[in-house]
Amino acid sequence: MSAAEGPLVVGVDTSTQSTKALVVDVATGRVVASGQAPHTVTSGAGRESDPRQWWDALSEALRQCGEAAHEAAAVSIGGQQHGLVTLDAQGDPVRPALLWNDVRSAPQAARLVEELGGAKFWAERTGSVPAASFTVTKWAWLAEHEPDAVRATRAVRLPHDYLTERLTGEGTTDRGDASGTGWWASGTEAYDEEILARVGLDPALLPRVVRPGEVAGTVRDSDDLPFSRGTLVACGTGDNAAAALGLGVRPGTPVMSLGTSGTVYAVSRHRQADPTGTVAGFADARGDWLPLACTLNCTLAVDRVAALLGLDREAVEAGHGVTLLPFLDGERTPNLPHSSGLLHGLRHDTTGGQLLQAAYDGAVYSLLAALDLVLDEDADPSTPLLLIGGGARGTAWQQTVRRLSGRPVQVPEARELVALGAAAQAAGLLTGEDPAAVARRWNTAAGPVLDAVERDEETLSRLAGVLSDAAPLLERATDTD
Ligand SMILES: Nc1ncnc2c1ncn2[C@@H]1O[C@H](COP(=O)(O)OP(=O)(O)O)[C@@H](O)[C@H]1O
Ligand SMILES: O=C(CO)[C@@H](O)[C@H](O)COP(=O)(O)O
Repeated sequence: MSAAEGPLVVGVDTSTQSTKALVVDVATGRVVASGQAPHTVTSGAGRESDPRQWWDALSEALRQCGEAAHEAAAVSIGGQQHGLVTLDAQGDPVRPALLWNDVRSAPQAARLVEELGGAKFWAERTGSVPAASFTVTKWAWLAEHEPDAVRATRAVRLPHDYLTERLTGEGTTDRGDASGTGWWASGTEAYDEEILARVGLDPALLPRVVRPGEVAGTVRDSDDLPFSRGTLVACGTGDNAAAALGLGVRPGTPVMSLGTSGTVYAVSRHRQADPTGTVAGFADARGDWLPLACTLNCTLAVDRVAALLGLDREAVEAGHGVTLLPFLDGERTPNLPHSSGLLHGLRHDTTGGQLLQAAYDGAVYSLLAALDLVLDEDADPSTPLLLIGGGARGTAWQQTVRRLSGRPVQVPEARELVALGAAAQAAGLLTGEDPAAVARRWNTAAGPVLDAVERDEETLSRLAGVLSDAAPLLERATDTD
């Protein structure tokens, strides 16, 4: 491998299932080294992870990067959104983090929306109507179920803030990730004291919101990390905002990410406020906005269906009539936190491959239903949809998105767009460039474009019909809950 042309930066993605680190050459965007280490997520009633494991995974991923990480001049961390990290006076976790896909706080979400002004109030104040994923609902859940943990908490952080703070010693966050808490007012771009008071959270426990382009700090202690003391640390951001940076997208280009979560989003110059709650009006990491819809059931749910059928994930077969709503973890879009998976239209001649295809269709349907809602009205429908995340590597995912969207689909060759976005953010600190411009210079979105095919309206309307007809069942919890 040839020597780097420019300084090196490290970009990190601390996502639900693993931490990935890339060492990137600022001059060319070439990935000089990479590393990855897994996380453990609980599988019982909730979804929790120990933040200390994220730190260990970061250390391991950086160790795999070798000497190159040690040479980095700047680092930035992107991470799974919304997770509630509670720290004690020593900076240690009071309890495991409550993750974005933990739906136990659904009753608190419904209560907060109802008691504090209704859906329109929340959408206008924070950009989003909080569902169980949002941090504010998790804090309310903790206050109700574990008041001792709340009393012991001296700092509240998001996943990416936790790791950034362990590097710098300073409690910081950014507007992108702050916008997913439910206690950040999108109109004033400040913490919302009324909402915080409502849930009994002292604003002094929250991190400082660092401005785009501002340095969050420097690496304080590199004893157990391959960074030099004084390495610049960028503010980082939520994983979807980081991927938007990593692709260098401009308004009008839709992105779909297929990972643990399914997301669909676009950059917009306009602040969003959708009172239906389908679109979350997040901020991006630059100063624009990132309207986004998110599902809880994506690659893991489809892989689970394939495993139950004893099939490879690519062993799909075309076929009509069978519908599978793969809501194995409850669902957020549509907002059905107590739902479970639902199968309809099974016949003697239905094959396993058709069932598997139905799971893909069901997973992609809600994301595509939100596609036009996240795009500005003047967006050109012939602009390719950028498909990213682990699932984007799969042919069955690519073909399902193509068939159900009717749009051209572009699959970037770069694999880790979140970590690349974080790297672009770190590079921007060094060069003074806009991180999205850095990513465009690195040509990160380059990849094959799959031509548009005719949209499969029959499947889309069948899915819409089953979803609507099954509403009472999907709103109900099962006996095992
Ligand atoms: N070649 C592939 N085809 C289809 N799915 C894949 C492939 N490789 C990885 N995946 C899926 O990608 C998922 C991980 O995606 P990733 O975006 O890394 O998740 P996250 O960021 O949520 O941790 C896994 O659940 C796996 O099912
Ligand atoms: O909750 C959301 C977005 O609102 C999720 O997209 C999380 O940010 C988790 O992301 P992955 O780990 O699936 O990438």
